[in-house]
Amino acid sequence: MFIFAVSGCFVVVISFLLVVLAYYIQCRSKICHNSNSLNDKYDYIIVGAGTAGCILAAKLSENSNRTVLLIEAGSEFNRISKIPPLSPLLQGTSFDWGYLSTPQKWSSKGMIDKKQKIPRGKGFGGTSQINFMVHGYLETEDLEKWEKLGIKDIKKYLPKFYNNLYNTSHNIKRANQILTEEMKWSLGIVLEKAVKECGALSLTFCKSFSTIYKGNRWTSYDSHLKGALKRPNLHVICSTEVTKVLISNKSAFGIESVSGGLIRTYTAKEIILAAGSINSPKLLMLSGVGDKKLLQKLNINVVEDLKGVGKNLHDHFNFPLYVSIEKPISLSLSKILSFKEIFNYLFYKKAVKVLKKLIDTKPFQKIGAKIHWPYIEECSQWRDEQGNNTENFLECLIRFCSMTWYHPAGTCAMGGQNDSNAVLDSFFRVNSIKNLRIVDGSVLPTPVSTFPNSIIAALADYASEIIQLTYPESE
Ligand SMILES: Cc1cc2nc3c(=O)[nH]c(=O)nc-3n(C[C@H](O)[C@H](O)[C@H](O)COP(=O)(O)OP(=O)(O)OC[C@H]3O[C@@H](n4cnc5c(N)ncnc54)[C@H](O)[C@@H]3O)c2cc1C
Repeated sequence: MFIFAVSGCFVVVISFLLVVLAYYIQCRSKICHNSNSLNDKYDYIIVGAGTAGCILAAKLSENSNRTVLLIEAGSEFNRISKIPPLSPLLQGTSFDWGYLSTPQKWSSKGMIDKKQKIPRGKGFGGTSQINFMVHGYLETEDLEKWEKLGIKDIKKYLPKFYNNLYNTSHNIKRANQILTEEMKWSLGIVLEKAVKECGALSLTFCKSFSTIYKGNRWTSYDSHLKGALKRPNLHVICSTEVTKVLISNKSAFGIESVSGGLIRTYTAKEIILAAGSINSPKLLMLSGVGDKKLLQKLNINVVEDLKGVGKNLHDHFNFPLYVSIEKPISLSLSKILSFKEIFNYLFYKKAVKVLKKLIDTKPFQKIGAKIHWPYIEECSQWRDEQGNNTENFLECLIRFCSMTWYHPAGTCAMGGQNDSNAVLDSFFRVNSIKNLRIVDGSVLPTPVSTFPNSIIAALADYASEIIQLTYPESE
C-alpha cells in the first residue's frame, strides 16, 4: 500500500515537472503585430530580425518621428535556445532554414552526398539564437583591409560602436584585458610556454568569451529589440517571408511578402535587407538585381546588372582534431589561428603541423597531450611504412573531415567606387538602386579574423547611425 502511494506521488511529481518544463520551453511573449493594425506606409522596412535586424529596428525606432516595420520569416525561439549547450538541438528544426551546400568536388568527402550543412537561424535573433556564442574581437588588420578596399570611415567609426555594443549589461571584456588579467588559467600557461618553446610561431591566443548573460544565451534580440517592442512607432510582423523588393525606376519603394499563403505588399521610404548572407543576395536576385546573365537564365526580369550579388562567398574553415590531456582542464582556445593561418592550413597543411609542433613541446607532453588522428580508410594508404603521417595523409584527412565553421559572409560586399564587384557603397546603399540598403553578414568584403557575430552587431549599430544621418536624401 505504502509503495503504491509513494510511486503514485512520484508519478504526480514527475508529470508536474514535465508540464512545467513543456510550459517553460513553449512559453513565448507576444511580440508580433496583427496585420490589420499596420500602417499603409513606413519610413523604414527592415527584412529579417537576426543579429543585425534586431539592432537596426531598435536603433531606428529610437526616433519617435520615424515609423519602422520589422518583418521576420520565423517567430520567437523556444527556450531551448536560451540554454547554452542545447543549441545544436535546434538545427534541422523549424528554427533553422536548413540549407545544404551543393555536392563538393574537392572536399567534404566524408559528408553525406559530399554536402555541408549550412544552418541559419529562423526567428527573432536569427542565427545568433543557434550559434556557439563565441564573442569575436574586432581586429585592426580587418579594418585596415576594408579601408584599403575603399570603404570610407569604417576604420575610424566602427571600433566605437563595437566597444559600446553590450554596454555594462554584458560580461564581455576586451581582449587586451583578458591577456593581462586572465592568463593565469592553467591551460593558458601551458600554451604560453609551448609557444615560447616553438620560437618562430606567431600565434596569439586568449581565453574565449561568450555572448552569455546570467547563464542564458544573449542575442541582439535580448540586448536591443526586446526593450523597444512597446514603442508605438515600431511594428513587428512574424511568420512572414519577404519574397521580393518592389523597385520602380531604379528606386525601391516596398516589399512583397507571403504569410499563410496570403501575398501582401508593404511600402516604405527606405528598404533595409538584413536577411543574412544567403537570403539577402537571394532576395536581390528575385527582385531583378544581380548578374544579368544568371538572371536571364533563371527567367527573372533584369532591373540592374550588378555582377557581385551572390559572389564573393567566404567562410571560416574548421578541421576538428581531438587532443586529449591527462589533467582535468578544458581546452578553450578562442583564437589559436588567424584567418591567414587557416588559409595556409587548407593549402599548405601548415596549421596541422603547427598544432602537432605545439603538442610535441615539453609543456604539453608534461600534461600527457595526445592528438587523436581520425581513422579514415581511404587516407590510411598515405601513411609511410612506419605509420607516420605524410603530407598526402594530412591532405586526405582535410579533404574528408573539414567543415564549414558556419560563418558564410561577403555575398553582397561593400566596396569602393571603382570596385566592379562591390554591391554596396560605404553607406550600405545598393549600388545603382535608390532607397535600398543591406546590413548583415553579407556586406563583409573579406573574412573577419575571428568569429563574426559581435562584429556584425557593431556594423548594424554603425549602419543605423549612417541611415539616420542620410535620411533626408530619400525624402
Ligand atoms: C551553428 C553556428 C554556430 C555559430 N557560432 C558562432 C559563434 O560562436 N560566434 C560568432 O561570432 N558567430 C557564430 N556563428 C555565426 C553568426 O551567428 C552569424 O554570422 C550571425 O548571426 C549572422 O547574422 P546576420 O544578421 O547576418 O543574419 P541572421 O542572424 O541569420 O539573420 C537573418 C534573419 O533574417 C530572417 N530572414 C531571412 N530571409 C527572410 C525573408 N525572406 N523574409 C523575412 N525574414 C527573413 C531570418 O529568419 C533571420 O532571422 C555561428 C553560426 C552557426 C550557424
